[in-house]
Amino acid sequence: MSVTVRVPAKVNVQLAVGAARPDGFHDLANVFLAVGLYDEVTATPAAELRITCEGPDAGQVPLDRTNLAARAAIALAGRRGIEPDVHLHIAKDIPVAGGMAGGSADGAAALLACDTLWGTGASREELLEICAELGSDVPFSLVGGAALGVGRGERLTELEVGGAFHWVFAMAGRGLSTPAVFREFDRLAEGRQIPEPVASADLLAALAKGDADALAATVSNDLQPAALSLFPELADTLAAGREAGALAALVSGSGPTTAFLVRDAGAAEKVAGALRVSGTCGAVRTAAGPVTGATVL
Ligand SMILES: C[C@](O)(CO)[C@H](O)COP(=O)(O)OP(=O)(O)OC[C@H]1O[C@@H](n2ccc(N)nc2=O)[C@H](O)[C@@H]1O
Ligand SMILES: Nc1ncnc2c1ncn2[C@@H]1O[C@H](COP(=O)(O)OP(=O)(O)OP(=O)(O)O)[C@@H](O)[C@H]1O
Repeated sequence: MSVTVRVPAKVNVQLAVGAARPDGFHDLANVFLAVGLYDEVTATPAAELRITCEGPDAGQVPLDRTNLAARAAIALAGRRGIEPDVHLHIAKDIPVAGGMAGGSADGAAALLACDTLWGTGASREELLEICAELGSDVPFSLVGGAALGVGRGERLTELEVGGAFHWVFAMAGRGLSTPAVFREFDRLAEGRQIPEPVASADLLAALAKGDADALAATVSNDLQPAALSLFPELADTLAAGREAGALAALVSGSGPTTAFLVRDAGAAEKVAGALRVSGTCGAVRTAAGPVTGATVL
């Protein structure tokens, strides 16, 4: 018997970042939108914990116990006093180290798959608690849809969304490390007073209305200057998408994937085509959101 869980990527439509906390993390006002690019994690009983991965970026995914899917299985098994004897196979379509919560998605998916396979009957609250231990983005990968994350981004309030938003995502030739981008944010912030991060009321209203123009006018990412500082070529990708008619262009989370908000599926194909021939990026994908979070198939 096997259990397969499908789990989406995310884009941050607002990422407001506060000053570094004593524990090294940053308080955030993090508005997440789950978009239709998916990984699938299949859990099958096995003699011992084993991770395998397939997909275009599979070579960059660790197959040891540092993999977030493995850590999720170990965390759940540890709470029940059982051995995490499971084979977790990851069919990976979310870019690795792209700022789209790929590893976080696999952690949430593996947790749900193991809970189902082992019949551990964890409550939603317990699953969310384990997710928060695994990483700041992991709870949102479980929940999906749209949500405001505060604290490290792990304390979620689900948000109403009035319609589908269409996106184009441009992958970069290399990854960016999330801690390195936060460190660069701190370096650029030296000597400046960093305001408390707050969600934009106009942005939440745009989401609730399903109004792409209003959302385009309000999207923001405080990590973008840091990502551009570490990866200056991303400015060319952003410019190429804007020139092709994107309503808004921004770095997704800690980058280096760039995200382009467009009016509809037709505009997505047009902007994607222009980005593909621009020579400023790697693979280009289109996806819409919100979509549901981790789901047992
Ligand atoms: C950039 C985002 O993807 C936006 O959604 C997240 O804030 C990052 O979430 P994540 O990858 O799940 O991050 P975690 O695994 O929790 O933390 C990785 C590292 O990112 C930095 N980090 C992360 C979240 C946060 N609120 N403040 C931070 O400073 C810390 O250096 C931390 O050691
Ligand atoms: N299941 C996994 N899939 C991909 N990377 C993983 C996984 N588990 C651990 N990692 C490690 O995490 C690093 C970050 O990869 P990931 O794809 O999660 O980045 P990301 O999408 O930028 O994350 P986020 O948006 O949550 O900051 C990788 O370089 C890899 O070493």
